[in-house]
Amino acid sequence: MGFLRKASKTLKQSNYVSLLFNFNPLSSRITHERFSITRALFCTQSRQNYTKEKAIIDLSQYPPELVRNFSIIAHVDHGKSTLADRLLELTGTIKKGLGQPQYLDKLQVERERGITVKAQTATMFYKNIINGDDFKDGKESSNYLLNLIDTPGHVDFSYEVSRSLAACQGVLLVVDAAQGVQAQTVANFYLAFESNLAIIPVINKIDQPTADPDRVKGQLKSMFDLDPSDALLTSAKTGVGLEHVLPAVIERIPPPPGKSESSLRMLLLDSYFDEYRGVICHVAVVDGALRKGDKISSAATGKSYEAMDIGIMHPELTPTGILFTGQVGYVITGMRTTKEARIGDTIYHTKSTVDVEPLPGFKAAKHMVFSGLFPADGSDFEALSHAIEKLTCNDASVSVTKETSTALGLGFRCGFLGLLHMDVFHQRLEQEYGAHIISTVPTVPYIYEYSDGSKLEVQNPAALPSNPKQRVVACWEPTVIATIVMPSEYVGPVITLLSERRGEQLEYSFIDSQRVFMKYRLPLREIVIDFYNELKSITSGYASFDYEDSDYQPSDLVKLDILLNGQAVDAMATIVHNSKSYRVGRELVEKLKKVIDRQMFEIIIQAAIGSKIIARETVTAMRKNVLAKCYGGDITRKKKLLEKQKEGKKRMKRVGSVDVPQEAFHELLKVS
Ligand SMILES: Nc1nc2c(ncn2[C@@H]2O[C@H](COP(=O)(O)OP(=O)(O)OP(=O)(O)O)[C@@H](O)[C@H]2O)c(=O)[nH]1
Repeated sequence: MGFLRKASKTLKQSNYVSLLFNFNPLSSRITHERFSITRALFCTQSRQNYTKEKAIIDLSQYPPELVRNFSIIAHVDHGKSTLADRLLELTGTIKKGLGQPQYLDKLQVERERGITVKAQTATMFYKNIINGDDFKDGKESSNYLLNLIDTPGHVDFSYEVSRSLAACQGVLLVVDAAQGVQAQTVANFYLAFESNLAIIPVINKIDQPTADPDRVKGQLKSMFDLDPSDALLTSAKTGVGLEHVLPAVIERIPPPPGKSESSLRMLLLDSYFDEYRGVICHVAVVDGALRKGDKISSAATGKSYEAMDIGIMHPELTPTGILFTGQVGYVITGMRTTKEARIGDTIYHTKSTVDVEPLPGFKAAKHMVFSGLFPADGSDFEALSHAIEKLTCNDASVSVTKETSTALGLGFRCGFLGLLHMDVFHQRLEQEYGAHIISTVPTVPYIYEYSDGSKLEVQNPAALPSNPKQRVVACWEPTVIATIVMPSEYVGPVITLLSERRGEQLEYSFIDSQRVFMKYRLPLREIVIDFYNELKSITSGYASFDYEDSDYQPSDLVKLDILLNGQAVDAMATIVHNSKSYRVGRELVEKLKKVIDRQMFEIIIQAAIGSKIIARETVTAMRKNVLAKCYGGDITRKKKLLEKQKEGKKRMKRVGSVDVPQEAFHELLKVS
């Protein structure tokens, strides 16, 4: 949660006004320079021609040695965004209290779930006052430009984290003083460690009654070999210890290493679409400088653009007209869609006289789950198509292809980074675009090899013939390496759960006397459906879990069809491991029996593998219609009942002759 989440939403508003009225020179160690910036802004504002005004912040005062780029990483809810807000307040970038969640105009989905979904950048100006004095030992304290990147904590969005780290030289590794090291602390530590970043441990929430900073220091030492004396103790809530954070950033994180005199090389970190300004690219200038009006080219697409507007996120879009080596900011180039802005791309000057070597870039985002999305009402297809197009403009990590289902009509097959990502996407479609959707059981991408030697990635079970055994010679399923951290008393039930889910233990160790750390290889399919809830429930919520994708492994897979009155429903087909097919088939038909209402005729629900029926349930026929309840001739009552029936019908999908309620598709999500 925090101010940074709001930034991308409010791009269309000028930040000048908010800067003006939120500025309080007494509230923090704000630099003289920023004060003059604000004064200049005031003059600009009063002349009411700020749109024509030249860039005001002079970034040339910040050579790389006065720049620090850092990220805040942590397990979910350990307080990253709250800490980010406090640092923005401390530097006068936002007014105290502005970062309070209730004030913010954030995405509804983030507010409701209390999670960060998108990494956000903010530039702060900070005067590193030496021991409270502007001068010490004849040395004047310096003004620094600090770029802070707040990252999401949930595993689905770890791609955002690794991308953010590419623009940083260091991180604040935030750990909750009561909860200690958790699964995502481990995952995020290794992301930073493998990228050779400086790591500053921050033990946060020390105000909590159950806080035990010494125990957490011990964990940091035993797990990561971090020196306990390096840990900063903070409470982002009460403000205790925050004064040590930015001085530590300046002292312990190295400046960006780029070469000012070299040709421009700029890393494209992220992009999003703004209705008024088009595509806004977040960039890190690695070498050289970028000026407004420069002609620039993309190494990935070869296309050229003009840098029409350049600036920093301070904390919203603030034009500066230039970005120098080591600085992080935004550029608007007139790109029409975010598809042109390839994340990880290298941007250079079109007329560069030397051959610019592209930067390493990033691994492409990997889609872990796929699911079909259909309009609840078939006539809403165009509206859904429009909503998906708009939403994917700001979430390029979703893949979309058209799909046709016999049962559900025209729709889309979408690929997501994980189940939470999928849920967030659905929720945003419904909340921001009013779309009513039916989604099919999420599936993972399997690989099938056919007798003719061809290999195919199968993202949709319906795409497989009902009896694939005839042609399939082998299949593989994706696996993940899962990290689980939990109190030692839960080890037994967790190991049982993991072996039921076909897991293979790779590592088992103690973090301290009470907490255990385990690594398992698991088939991705086994964690996609209801794994996390079950893990939480058997550990009373004390286990934390993270995973990274790993290799494919050979697997014995079968396609499980669901038949209603003898007709296979393509949108209900699923791929399961052979060893579980009978149990899953039985559970599916039982669930469907509970949610499919009795109709005027008998409904037979069957699960089948090829032509073999493995489970069956019957919904008996109903003898009366709704009006039969209506004795006498009360016309208003009759109308009411018919209306009610009509409403109910809207939430139904007709599959053959059977009306299937939307819940039926949701229920299928819960069978693993
Ligand atoms: N007691 C206490 N609560 C805190 C402190 N810092 C943050 N919190 C609370 O912890 C909860 C999670 O804080 P966030 O800042 O949203 O955590 P986060 O790590 O950004 O969460 P994600 O973005 O979902 O990963 C919120 O309710 C905060 O108010 C602290 O120092 N003390």
